[in-house]
Amino acid sequence: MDSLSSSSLSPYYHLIFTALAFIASGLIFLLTRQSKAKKLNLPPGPPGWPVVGNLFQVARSGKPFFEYVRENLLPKYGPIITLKMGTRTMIILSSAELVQEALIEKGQVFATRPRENPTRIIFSCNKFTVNAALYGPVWRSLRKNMVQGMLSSARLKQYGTVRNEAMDKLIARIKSEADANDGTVFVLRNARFAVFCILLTMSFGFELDEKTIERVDQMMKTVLLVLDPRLDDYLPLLNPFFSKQRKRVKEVRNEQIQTLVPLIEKRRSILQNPESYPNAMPFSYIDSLFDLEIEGRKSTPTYPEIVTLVSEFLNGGTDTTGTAIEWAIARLIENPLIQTKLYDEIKSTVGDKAVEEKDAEKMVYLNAFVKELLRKHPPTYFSLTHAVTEPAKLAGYDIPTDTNVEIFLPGISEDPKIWKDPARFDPDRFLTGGEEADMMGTSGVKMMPFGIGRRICPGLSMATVHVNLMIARMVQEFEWSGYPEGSKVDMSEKLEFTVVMKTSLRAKVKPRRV
Ligand code: HEM
Repeated sequence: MDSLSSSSLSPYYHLIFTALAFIASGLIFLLTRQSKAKKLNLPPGPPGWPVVGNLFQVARSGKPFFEYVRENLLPKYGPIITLKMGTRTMIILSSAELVQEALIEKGQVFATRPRENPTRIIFSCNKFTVNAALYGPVWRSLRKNMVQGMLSSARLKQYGTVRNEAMDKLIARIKSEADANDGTVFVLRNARFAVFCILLTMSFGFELDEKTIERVDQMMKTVLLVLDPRLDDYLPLLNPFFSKQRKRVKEVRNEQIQTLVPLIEKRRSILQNPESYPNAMPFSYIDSLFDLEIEGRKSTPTYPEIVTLVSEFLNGGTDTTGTAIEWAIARLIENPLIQTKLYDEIKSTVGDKAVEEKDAEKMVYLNAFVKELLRKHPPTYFSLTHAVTEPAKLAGYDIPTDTNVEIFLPGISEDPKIWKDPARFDPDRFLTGGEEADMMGTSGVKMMPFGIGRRICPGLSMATVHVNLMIARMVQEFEWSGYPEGSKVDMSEKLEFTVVMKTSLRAKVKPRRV
């Protein structure tokens, strides 16, 4: 999810701020007070700033953006607020009613994306990705291609063996890491690696060796780092101070192209000469890109465009899924009773054979656990940034075009008006507790870890399969407990690309079958 709002304003900026903040904030103050925003009926912001809060206040708080919003803004100003982030205006929504009005009732108007910063323009090939494309025919074609080419249930089914093999490898990796480390393992990196392997095979249609996987993974992490928002994205007048960073962006983009093009070429040669590589899959995401249709016409994307589209596929599902698994194991360690219930369900459903996806689908407790997991720990706290296609109204307020519309997901999934005891982690709320939630938002908005409406995550079904299957296999094979033994799990959060655990979860595992 490469959203502007899903990255933190890292403490690194503090140094620059001490030198530039006063000039910048003075300028912003003058600009925002006189801006046309004043004439508009915009939602409220912090006191002293009649219409808006600003970038300076967020940075000065020293908090990650999501924490500032949750702790400083929402309790004071309610579910719709405006921030002036330098030259950008940001409107944050955090209630089910507002999101229902924006993404469902006025879905078409709120379905586009905002202007991108120059770094994102480079990496998205000028908005040539599903997530960044403006609402319109190009977006429709790219999205249709991703769904039909790779994410439809028929396509997904054909990758079942790849998923099962990845699960076997995950279990073997955990075993060997535990053997070498006194029974302990780091959860996030193992889960991330497993899902990344699946997505790589789906992207290229052949299995990559471990060294190449590590290299691609490293490169993708570097890309995410340079995509982190910079001060000059909000205050372009500071541009001259960031020439080194701009040079770095170009270097990383080249590195990304050089790493992925050989894999794209290998797939092309497999397609031309299938018998040379009998183990290759009959189709892959790349194949659909060689044969892309835009607005009903055949188009031949360039290599940089293919690199961009395949990177989107890899990025979309890796950290999001890995993060969900890390929080899942943390919750199981914290609640041994839940872990026992889950294990009992697995045992009674499959006996001694390894859990498969069709088994996981039938497990009601597992499904309730995953739903509760995504309610309490949506991997990204903000949905991707939306924008309006034309000036619009929301709850009576004006929403101008070229404004970033952000949706703060925990505002909804932890709303006490919607949920009983929302802070409590309790899968039974969906079983005996009589609560219900529909993640697609069809029967009302109560939680939306995948977004809702026209821009809902196209990877939802696959991601749910990955999360369910991985948790089921990890619990079937191991009993999970805290490390050091008897210690409480530190549930504090940290914003990386997703909201991960502040102290990366290291857990003790005991194989259940020897
Ligand atoms: C647990 C895993 C995942 C979570 C929590 C998640 C969450 C999200 C969210 C919140 C959005 C933004 C929706 C909006 O703009 O309103 C999104 C969009 C998107 N996701 Fe996911 N996602 C996950 C997995 C995946 C996977 C596996 C893929 C593909 C391989 C994927 C591809 C995308 C794409 C392409 C978009 C942009 C859709 C558009 O703009 O039309 N995601 N996802």
